[in-house]
Amino acid sequence: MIEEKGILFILSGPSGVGKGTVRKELFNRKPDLKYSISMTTRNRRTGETDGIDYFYKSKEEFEELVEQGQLLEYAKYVNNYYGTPRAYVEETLAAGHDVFLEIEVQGALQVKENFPEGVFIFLFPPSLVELKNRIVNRGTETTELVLNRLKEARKEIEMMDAYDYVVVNDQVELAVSKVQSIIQSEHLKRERIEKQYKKLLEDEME
Ligand SMILES: Nc1ncnc2c1ncn2[C@@H]1O[C@H](COP(=O)(O)OP(=O)(O)OP(=O)(O)O)[C@@H](O)[C@H]1O
Ligand SMILES: Nc1nc2c(ncn2[C@@H]2O[C@H](COP(=O)(O)O)[C@@H](O)[C@H]2O)c(=O)[nH]1
Repeated sequence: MIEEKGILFILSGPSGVGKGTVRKELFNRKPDLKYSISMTTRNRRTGETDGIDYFYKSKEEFEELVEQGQLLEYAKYVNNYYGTPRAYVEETLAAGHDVFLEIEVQGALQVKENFPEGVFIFLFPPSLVELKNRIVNRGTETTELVLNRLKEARKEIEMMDAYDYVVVNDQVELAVSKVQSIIQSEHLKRERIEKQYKKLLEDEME
């Protein structure tokens, strides 16, 4: 019998493309999804809360978590560490819930190695000019950091082929509906496989 595990969904894409915006609207529509709150060494932005937006750690604390194997993946992104707590993801999936990660590309590729059965979605900007406008208008980064993030963005976009799905975030509502359809169709796909597997076992028993 196949275990009734949840599905791991990974949303990534360049900084400023709208991952957080899409994820928040998706969770309004699908509150049954579980969001994995990441660890980071970056400074807290105005309006962010420890334990809701991130678990904020010092560099030393983060490196200890890495050493103890407590992170499912981690990456150094523009001079800060970001990582996914392993226990939360594994326990929540085992309890039968879908888990949603919102992470950058180096981390997503690590998850792919350990969890190839995960569903990898790349959020793509309508254009690089629009991407720049979104990061700049968000007003959270200095000019230097905006440029560093845009430099990363170009490398990240080159890795897009490693993903199962690409969704353009032109209008938020539309992008969210597309992600929602992906979630639904992945469930249907897995239910179908499970049915076929059960039938195979029954046929063998006869
Ligand atoms: N479809 C959209 N059209 C216009 N603006 C958008 C759209 N999606 C998001 N934005 C805006 O773009 C900015 C960046 O969005 P958001 O913070 O969600 O991006 P992100 O990918 O999560 O960024 P980061 O990776 O840096 O955390 C925000 O100001 C948000 O309101
Ligand atoms: N590899 C990981 N990347 C993560 C994680 N949590 C967030 N992120 C990504 O980092 C960048 C920068 O985030 P910001 O909050 O400073 O704008 C962005 O692409 C996030 O999606 C994680 O656990 N692992």
